[in-house]
Amino acid sequence: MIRTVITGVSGRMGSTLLRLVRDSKDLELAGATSRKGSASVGQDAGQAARLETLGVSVNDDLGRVLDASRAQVVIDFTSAEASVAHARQCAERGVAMVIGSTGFTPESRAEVAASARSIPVVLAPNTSVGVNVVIRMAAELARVLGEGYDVDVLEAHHRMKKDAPSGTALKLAEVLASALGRGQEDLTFARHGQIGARPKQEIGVQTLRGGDVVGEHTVYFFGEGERIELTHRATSRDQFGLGALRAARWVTGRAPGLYDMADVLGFQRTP
Ligand SMILES: NC(=O)C1=CN([C@@H]2O[C@H](COP(=O)(O)OP(=O)(O)OC[C@H]3O[C@@H](n4cnc5c(N)ncnc54)[C@H](OP(=O)(O)O)[C@@H]3O)[C@@H](O)[C@H]2O)C=CC1
Ligand SMILES: O=C(O)C1=N[C@H](C(=O)O)C[C@H](O)C1
Repeated sequence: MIRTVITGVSGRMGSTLLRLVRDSKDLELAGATSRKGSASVGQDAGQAARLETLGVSVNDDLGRVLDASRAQVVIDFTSAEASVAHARQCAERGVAMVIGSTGFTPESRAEVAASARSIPVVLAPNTSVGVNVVIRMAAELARVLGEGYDVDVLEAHHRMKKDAPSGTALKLAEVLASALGRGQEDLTFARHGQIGARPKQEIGVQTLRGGDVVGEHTVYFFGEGERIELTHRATSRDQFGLGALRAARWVTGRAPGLYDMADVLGFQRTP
């Protein structure tokens, strides 16, 4: 059994992960954390995640949990800021990680990369296998279609999501830019006012927020006389969670390094 710690257990993803670990045959719950000051600290993790009692209490200090639990892997879907701190604590103790948090700046991503010099870390803005297949297909479509198409990415998420655009939309935009030989400077995150004709190189990234949308991403290739749309719609968080468990099995015992879902799934990296 792989001894697994889940952070942020009362969150939307934390509670999903807790249920999936409870139901898995090869991962066991070794510890659970919540943010300092959260009402769930000290509660049973199952109660914090609106499940039955699981016999593991929620702590607000990941370092202590790791010291006490002989954990092998931490699955962390909290926030970019919290994940940077968690990665440091895991690196100090040699514990592998799967990070699903989004909203990283180049600087905070570099901090995770620094921790990944001493432990293996899978950092993935989307752990659903389906989405990662779509990312791969988007890159392939961009390469085959080439310059004759205007490319935009549209994402929609629930009203509570804190970051925009989604980490997945950013990943899609980066992959598309790389496939088309373009750079960060070609990404456009909003259009408003007298914007004039669309620059040929532009890749637009647009955001919708509302209701309980779990997560939707569409890549548009607008051509002359045709349009290709590549869409992924998540209708449950379980696919994110199941992909994260798959990443946890894969990363446990690996050599230190910063990995992504392409590595877990055996795809060639893009970009
Ligand atoms: N990679 C993927 O496939 C997916 C990624 N995500 C990403 O995962 C993250 C979480 O999403 P979601 O579950 O919807 O968000 P939630 O806000 O529902 O959950 C986040 C949880 O983390 C807790 N938390 C914050 N800081 C800490 C800390 N230092 N230690 C322990 N717990 C902490 C929060 O506590 P409190 O509420 O008290 O602040 C909250 O319970 C987001 O960045 C989101 O974009 C989401 C879905 C899929
Ligand atoms: O916050 C969410 O909910 C999600 N976040 C991820 C992202 O930012 O890409 C992945 C998923 O679509 C759900």
